[in-house]
Amino acid sequence: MAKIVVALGGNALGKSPEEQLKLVKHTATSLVGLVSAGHKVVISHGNGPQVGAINLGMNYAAEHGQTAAFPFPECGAMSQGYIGYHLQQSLQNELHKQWLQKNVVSVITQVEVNPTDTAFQNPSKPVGAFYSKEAAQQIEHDKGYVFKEDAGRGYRQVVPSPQPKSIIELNSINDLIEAGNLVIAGGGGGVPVIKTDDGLKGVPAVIDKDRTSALLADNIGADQLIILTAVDEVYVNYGKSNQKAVRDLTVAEAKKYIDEGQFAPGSMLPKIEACLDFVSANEHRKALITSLDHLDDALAGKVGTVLSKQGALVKE
Ligand SMILES: Nc1ncnc2c1ncn2[C@@H]1O[C@H](COP(=O)(O)OP(=O)(O)O)[C@@H](O)[C@H]1O
Ligand SMILES: NC(=O)OP(=O)(O)O
Repeated sequence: MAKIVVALGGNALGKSPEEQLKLVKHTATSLVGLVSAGHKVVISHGNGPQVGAINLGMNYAAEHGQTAAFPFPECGAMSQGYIGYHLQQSLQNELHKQWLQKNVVSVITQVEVNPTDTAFQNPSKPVGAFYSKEAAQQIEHDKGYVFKEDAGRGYRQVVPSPQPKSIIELNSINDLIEAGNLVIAGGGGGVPVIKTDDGLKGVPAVIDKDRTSALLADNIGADQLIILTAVDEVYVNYGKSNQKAVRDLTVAEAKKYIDEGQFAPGSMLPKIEACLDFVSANEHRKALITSLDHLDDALAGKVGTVLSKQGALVKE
């Protein structure tokens, strides 16, 4: 039986609470399927659209004198609560349906980053809604936010995305896993914190959840890292008339495609890099990228992209 970290993409979780709950309910069925097959499953998730929406709402209320300003780390923590709530509820309902006895728990997770990380000078993580070029330029002018084009889908605000260094709640997460709980951790890449003389302090940034998920998977000794997003497979020539799905990627092939610029920064590139980090450290490790909708098909080998040092996903 395997220990598996499953990371759910923030952009793949829909645009509203209703959409998110529907998508999470569907994925919960596959996740509980993994649990009932005897695997130890740990779930992480993104928060790009959600933390952006929370931040926009809080800023709007603050600008209109309705609330105090809520900084980005606080918004990140709120997004962990919001998404963790939907995941917990959906997993609990599904476990109940399948007559399985297991506690589900979300851990508010802080992740240490380096205060001198160059990412703070170069915002790159897309958050919140998608805008037209003109609308993005207007907001840049009015509010001073930075916008970038996001994988052919429109323009989005970008914020610094430092590398995750360590997971502050790692011991608690490990204890909860070993006690048999179904754990949700590292949500939104974790709330980014730095170590200061006065202790931990939140910083305004959004850590890439794929990188944090790979770190979490490494730290807890996972065998597999599964990244669920909006596409069934990774493509070469993505978005072009000659795009082609890649079903199996070795470390060497993935590095070659990175050099060719096949994976968009801020979207597919961090996923591939996170998978590479994870599988490069140990030849028995496998990583899988597929869509939230098709996890079962991917585990049956029908869809999905598997990354490993050499072979295909081991189903044990
Ligand atoms: N080479 C590629 N193959 C597949 N998808 C790609 C590629 N390059 C960019 N993408 C885009 O990356 C998206 C996944 O990244 P993103 O939306 O940031 O993920 P998340 O689901 O974690 O929020 C896909 O939905 C697709 O639009
Ligand atoms: N924090 C993060 O990486 O979120 P997304 O998965 O939404 O990009």
